[in-house]
Amino acid sequence: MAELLTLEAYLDQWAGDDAGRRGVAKTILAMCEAGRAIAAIVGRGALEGNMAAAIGGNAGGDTQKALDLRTHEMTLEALKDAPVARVGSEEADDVAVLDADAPLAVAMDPLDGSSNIETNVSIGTLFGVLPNIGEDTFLQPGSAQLAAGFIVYGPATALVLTVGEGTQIFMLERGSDKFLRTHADVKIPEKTKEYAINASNVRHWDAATRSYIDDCLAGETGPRAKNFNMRWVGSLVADVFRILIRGGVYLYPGDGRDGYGQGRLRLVYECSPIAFVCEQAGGAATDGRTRILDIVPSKLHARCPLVAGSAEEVERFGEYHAKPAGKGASSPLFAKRGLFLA
Ligand SMILES: O=P(O)(O)OC[C@H]1O[C@](O)(COP(=O)(O)O)[C@@H](O)[C@@H]1O
Ligand SMILES: [Mg+2]
Ligand SMILES: [Mg+2]
Repeated sequence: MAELLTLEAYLDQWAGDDAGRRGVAKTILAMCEAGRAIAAIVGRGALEGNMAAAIGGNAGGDTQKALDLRTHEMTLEALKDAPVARVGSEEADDVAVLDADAPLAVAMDPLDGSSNIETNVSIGTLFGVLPNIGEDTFLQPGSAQLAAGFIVYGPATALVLTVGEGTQIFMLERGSDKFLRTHADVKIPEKTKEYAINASNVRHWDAATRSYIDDCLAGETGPRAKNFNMRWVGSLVADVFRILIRGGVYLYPGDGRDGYGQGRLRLVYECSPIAFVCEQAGGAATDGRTRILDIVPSKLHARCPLVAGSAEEVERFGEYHAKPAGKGASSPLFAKRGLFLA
């Protein structure tokens, strides 16, 4: 195999002599330094003790597990060596101020997929790098992100990264502990026959979501005229990694459960980094009505519905919302006949 580009070399080429870019590069490298250490811990599984032990609750009302807090502390510590003023984390109610005059800020979900910790299923770390504009830093829309990405701790530890010039994938090489680029300028296939949604929530979905999924389920004799497959890992990072490689669409819509009107995911440190990565890979991301990167967060921990992945499918989901009574692209025949609506 030809020699693969290291993460350091990729960032060096991108940043050149530009001081602003060098700061962003340093921040990404700090996140990856933490990622390497987290990968080592995750790779030991239960040998590390009970990483899934419940130890409290976070601002979003989720149970906080031991690994949630440990990864929060590890990433925060690593970022102290970067030009980062503020860190907004899923695992801290308030923004952490490191050096108020530094030019950058990091929004992060230090441990994504917490419900999978003890099950030996892929989990990860998400981050977005923003300009530091003071107290309103995390109220900037995702389009203000200078870089974003995520690390997946799976069979391989993988880094997905965008600095606004395409989306790159690096794998952590065991032994050398280097991130090496394996996928340059990855492109999400525009069309797909695969979707990812937690279908146990079907009774809580709105008409548009039901209608969209019904039409997928109807298969080749339905309005979509093709048979769909379904995959749901339950870790956003792992589901989106699959989508980057072979296409598909990830959906976490708002639903009727208490506290789920805006879905489950957080806009600033989950939806926005995913949206930046997907768009840079030729895909798209919406809340059903608005492009994710255009949404102005109301607060650091605001939730937001997310539909992301193959561009054509994301657009189609939006059409179901735009049409009256959520009938979307279904013919009247199929809209009435959905499997879930029996
Ligand atoms: O358990 P559910 O409702 O299917 O939700 C799963 C989703 O929630 C998340 O775990 C939320 O992220 P956290 O684990 O960081 O809270 C996503 O990774 C995942 O896609
Ligand atoms: Mg998460
Ligand atoms: Mg998390």
